[in-house]
Amino acid sequence: MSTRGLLFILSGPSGVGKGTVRKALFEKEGNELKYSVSMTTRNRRDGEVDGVDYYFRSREEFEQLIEEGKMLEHAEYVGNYYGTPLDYVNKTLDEGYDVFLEIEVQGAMKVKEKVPNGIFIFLTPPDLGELKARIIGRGTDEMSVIDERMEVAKQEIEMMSHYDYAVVNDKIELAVERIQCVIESEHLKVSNVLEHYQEMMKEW
Ligand SMILES: Nc1nc2c(ncn2[C@@H]2O[C@H](COP(=O)(O)OP(=O)(O)O)[C@@H](O)[C@H]2O)c(=O)[nH]1
Ligand SMILES: Nc1ncnc2c1ncn2[C@@H]1O[C@H](COP(=O)(O)OP(=O)(O)O)[C@@H](O)[C@H]1O
Repeated sequence: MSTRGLLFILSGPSGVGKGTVRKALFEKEGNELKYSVSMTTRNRRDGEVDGVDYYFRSREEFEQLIEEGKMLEHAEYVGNYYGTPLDYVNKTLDEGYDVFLEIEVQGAMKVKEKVPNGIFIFLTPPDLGELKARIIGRGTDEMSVIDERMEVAKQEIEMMSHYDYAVVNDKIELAVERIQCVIESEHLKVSNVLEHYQEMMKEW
């Protein structure tokens, strides 16, 4: 049996907790999801590891990969490129594993054009004041960048209507549980279950 895996896309405004929730999800036991490590041109932060947190590349290298069609999507965000390497996603889905992307909203909308049957999950803050507090609390941005991120965040929240699920990130553990529910229910959908049986019936 090797039915193609499902593609899950977690997105939402910067600072809402996408990275935090994704890491908590992947720390859970018995998780068969595969995380697609993104590529970026931004500077590596202390404690980040190349190939684990991101593939850190120069602008030239990144642009070369875009030109060669090696990115599923990419976006320019606060002056840096971020993108999803295509080969890993295709290979892993073909092997029958679910793949999980954690990307910002512009990139998610590009994935939606290319992979309409992807499952799009929008992570929302409990409210905008809490979103700003989280960005400030993270302590990685200058005040001018924080204002820019808040402006982008308001536009991004309006994009929620293009998503399949909205998950509020009030408490990390609750957000993780909600995402796990989404994953489980997607696997119970008749369209996904039927595909599995159709594969099996070919072999009988
Ligand atoms: N389009 C796109 N966005 C990404 C990708 N990887 C990460 N991002 C998003 O880029 C934004 C900036 O990421 P980063 O610099 O790590 O900052 P942080 O997530 O706000 O700490 C976040 O919203 C990430 O979710 C990717 O492969 N493609
Ligand atoms: N549920 C939560 N409650 C309180 N703080 C949170 C929660 N989720 C994330 N945070 C904090 O908010 C900040 C932004 O989280 P991060 O994962 O970097 O966001 P994103 O990846 O969406 O930009 C971090 O300091 C993180 O510890």
